[in-house]
Amino acid sequence: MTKTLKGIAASDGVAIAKAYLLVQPDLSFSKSAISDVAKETDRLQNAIDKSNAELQQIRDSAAQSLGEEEAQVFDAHMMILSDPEFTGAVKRKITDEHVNAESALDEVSTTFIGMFEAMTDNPYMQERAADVRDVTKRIMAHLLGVELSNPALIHEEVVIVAHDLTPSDTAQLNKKYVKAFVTDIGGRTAHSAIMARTLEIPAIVGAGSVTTDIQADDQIIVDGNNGDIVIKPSADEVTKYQNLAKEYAEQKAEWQKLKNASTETANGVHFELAANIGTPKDLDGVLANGAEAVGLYRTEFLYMDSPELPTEDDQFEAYKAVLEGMKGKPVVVRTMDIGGDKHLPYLPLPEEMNPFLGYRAIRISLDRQDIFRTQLRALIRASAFGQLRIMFPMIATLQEFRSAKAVFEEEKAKLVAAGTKVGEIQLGMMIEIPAAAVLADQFAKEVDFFSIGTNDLIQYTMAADRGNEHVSYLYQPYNPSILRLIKHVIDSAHKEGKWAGMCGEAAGDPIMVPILVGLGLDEFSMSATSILKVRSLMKRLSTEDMAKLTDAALNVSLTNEDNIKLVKDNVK
Ligand SMILES: C=C(OP(=O)(O)O)C(=O)O
Ligand SMILES: [Mg+2]
Repeated sequence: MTKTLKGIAASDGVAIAKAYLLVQPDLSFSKSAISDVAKETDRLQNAIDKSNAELQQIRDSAAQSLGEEEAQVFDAHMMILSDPEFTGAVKRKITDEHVNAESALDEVSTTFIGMFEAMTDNPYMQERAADVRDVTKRIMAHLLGVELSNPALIHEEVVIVAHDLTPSDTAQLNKKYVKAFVTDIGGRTAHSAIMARTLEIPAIVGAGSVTTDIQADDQIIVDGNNGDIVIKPSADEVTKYQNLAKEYAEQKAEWQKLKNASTETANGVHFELAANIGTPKDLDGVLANGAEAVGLYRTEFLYMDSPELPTEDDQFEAYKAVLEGMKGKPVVVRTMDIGGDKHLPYLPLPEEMNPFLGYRAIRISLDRQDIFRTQLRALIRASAFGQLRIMFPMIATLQEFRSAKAVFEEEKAKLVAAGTKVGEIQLGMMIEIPAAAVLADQFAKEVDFFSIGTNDLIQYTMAADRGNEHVSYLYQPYNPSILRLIKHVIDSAHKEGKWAGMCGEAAGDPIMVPILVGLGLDEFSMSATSILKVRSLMKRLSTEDMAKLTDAALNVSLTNEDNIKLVKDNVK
């Protein structure tokens, strides 16, 4: 029987393929006494052998589809499996204490994890805790006879169905086979949704019950343009959506004609359209979509894709690749924004009640200056290869910006003294905390530029979690309160002769773009896949008309909905 679900449309496009359920199996067990020790150790060995064979396969497959670097994490897992200290300890526990393999494995791995995590003076060993956790999960699954999902092993066209996707899950997806994804929870600005737009695959998030309503291998249709998920479609529905997919492809081909065009409004005013990227690999999409700059390089993915802290040289190579790839066009690199929903397996962070209000981004960088200085040095060295702009995430106070800038100046001075070639670097900040937006006039005297991060600015201003579908009604980009903050930021920058950009998802939103044109935003940075659509929209706008519309949006409208209607009525 066909069933249709509705979710939040998170990335455009239409896909039809069979479902791949990416769900965590139940790995619970009970402790029991055993009498046949030989049989139990055999059972353990069998699970270890199976895990080993599976890891070898995953490793080969990951190396082929994702690259050697991504595959290395699985080498670390295999090393643990062949480490007699670890597996020997589990066997000894079974033999000495006559307990079942599951509980012996659990107790030994808990001890090892605790031991590694306690090695605070040796980050390399600390990082091994995450590996032990992963390997234990795999052996446990084989002991219990349940299957772990292994997205790196997918070799046919699928739609991923998950409760939620973490940024690192998303990083493992191979676009060649993964045609779309749908999740139970999440909002349009969750990082998995942003990643889907970068990968140019349709996605629907916050659909409520996909993991229960969809079975593995069910055929499903994902319409990322309007949020519809059709489970087990009829032949007629398949034809209908195939036609929609064709129409969408034709629309894209039309936009593609604007690839080398300048971004100009109907009355000839130019705006800069930039792209957001997560890795140097995303540059292909940036160039294919005719971006005029990179407006946000989220460097945390460099840290998340690596089994340990990336070295200065590794980082230098990545930054240089992006700067060279952009051939002298501006590249805004944001320093590491870890914390919130972005974790590093090798950098254990404290458990927090409110991680989005906690230890994250610049707060970590200023505290862990070893990590911060390494990143800044890599960036400063790379500045010789293009037009680099550095910005700091989650700045709340002037003191934070000044401290970050001071660390930057120190590292730059050291490199210059050592004879390193350094290019001209602009230093800016994200405006994503209301306190900084309100004081933008003060900040504007000290920065070279602002980039407004609406994803966080909206969630903090409205006190509504950006990824929580239960409060998504409060996530209101066009609420006059948000628009007034944005106006103040842009006006403050201009008063001091600085430029203001936006790299939150609102910068590529067809309702927001006319308002931002009216407010005089200088740079719009968005998923590369939105660029040509926005270029086409801007051609139809006049800055004078949009300034009038924006005046009404700020001063007459009372609600988010008023402003949606205002734009829809005035922009055709
Ligand atoms: C661009 C932003 O940063 P991120 O989405 O990475 O938090 C933002 O908050 O708008
Ligand atoms: Mg942010």
